[in-house]
Amino acid sequence: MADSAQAQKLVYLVTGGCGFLGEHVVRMLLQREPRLGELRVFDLHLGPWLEELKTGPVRVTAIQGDVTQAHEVAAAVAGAHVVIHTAGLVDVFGRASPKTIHEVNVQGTRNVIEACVQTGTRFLVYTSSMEVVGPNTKGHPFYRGNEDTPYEAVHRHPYPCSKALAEWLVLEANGRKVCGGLPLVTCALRPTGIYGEGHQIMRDFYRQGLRLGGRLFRAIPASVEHGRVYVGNVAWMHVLAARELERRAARMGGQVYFCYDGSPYKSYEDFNMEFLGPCGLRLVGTRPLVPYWLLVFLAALNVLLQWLLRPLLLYAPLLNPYTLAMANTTFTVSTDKAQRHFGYEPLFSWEDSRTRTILWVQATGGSAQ
Ligand SMILES: NC(=O)C1=CN([C@@H]2O[C@H](COP(=O)(O)OP(=O)(O)OC[C@H]3O[C@@H](n4cnc5c(N)ncnc54)[C@H](O)[C@@H]3O)[C@@H](O)[C@H]2O)C=CC1
Ligand SMILES: C[C@@H](CO)CCC[C@@H](C)[C@H]1CC[C@H]2[C@@H]3[C@H](O)CC4=CC(=O)CC[C@]4(C)[C@H]3CC[C@]12C
Repeated sequence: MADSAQAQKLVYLVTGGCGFLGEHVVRMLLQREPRLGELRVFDLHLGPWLEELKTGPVRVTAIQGDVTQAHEVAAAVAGAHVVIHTAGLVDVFGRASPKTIHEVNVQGTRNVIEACVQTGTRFLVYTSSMEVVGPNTKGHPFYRGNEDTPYEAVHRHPYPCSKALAEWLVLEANGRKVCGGLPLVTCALRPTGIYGEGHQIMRDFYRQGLRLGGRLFRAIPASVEHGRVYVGNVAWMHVLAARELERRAARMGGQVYFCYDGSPYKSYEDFNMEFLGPCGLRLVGTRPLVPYWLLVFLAALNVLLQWLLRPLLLYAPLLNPYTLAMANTTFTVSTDKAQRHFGYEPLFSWEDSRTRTILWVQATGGSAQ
């Protein structure tokens, strides 16, 4: 990526490129990265939609692979200029074992870093998560916080633990000499709860509402605020960070950035209703309809049932002590660090983000897609 090669075409690798966020990153790169020469999409499960991208002007290479396999990662990274590492096991419901979560999120990230070092790839953008900060096990609110806000980040759950460790590995790797002697430049982006086209949990809530006769029942006080972020803006921030890492290496290298946009702060349920309301659902109750102690009891019961049923089937409902604590703790971000460091501005307004998400829920929410 030297000055003399303004017109040089670059090879990008997106790990997890067929996931919810990954697909948006892939499409955003194709639309908004003029220097893109080849796009490698690496995922455990390749999506059929990749085929349609192969007919465009940029070479799109689909690579079926596993980030826990170092040799597969090294082969995919070799010759890439930039890696956007979004692959991860997102599980807060007890579907996967803590060991598997650690292997994918931590060892997978270690493999990506080592592959960059071995093959001479210099630019690495890592998709971290707000969860590396909190909410913590004590349920302390994080109110309009930024990257420098002091907060007691204490985790026990395997998912945030793995994301925190992986993020640390990525930041620590900044400055390491890669093959050829130049330094690796890394940064980590921390999305809050992402929403938008392809968001499975949103679709699950929609289907649950349809089953309940067009109603959802309030379980969490409206005063508990969450900061959410539109997937298109998260993708855009990745593309911009990847593009600017070389030019602004001294400023951006080793830094973390929350992913933010203009989405309003609301409770998890009220925010979902911004989309599910126009799709015909209603949130019943201005206050939680069941007492909190009952939710705590049901969440604990779900853990017991999950354990008892494990030999027979995978019982992994949305409600467990961890997700209840998440939903019931204020976590909102207010920052302009990405704007200051690399000129990020949200690409999609709140109105656009909302409309796009509503159209997607309407189009696919009731279908098996
Ligand atoms: N969904 C959310 O609200 C948030 C997600 N994140 C992070 O964003 C990233 C993407 O998350 P989502 O798109 O929501 O999840 P997702 O599950 O839709 O996408 C993850 C992708 O990684 C792939 N993957 C999983 N294990 C793999 C392996 N061993 N080797 C290769 N590929 C593998 C999956 O096949 C999937 O396509 C993750 O790193 C997650 O931790 C961060 C903050 C919020
Ligand atoms: C108690 C229920 C009553 O309706 C509501 C349960 C909602 C939960 C399933 C979600 C509440 C908060 C969500 C998490 C949050 O948005 C942050 C996240 C960041 C990530 O990196 C991955 C996803 C998630 C953990 C997200 C998962 C779903 C919730 C716990």
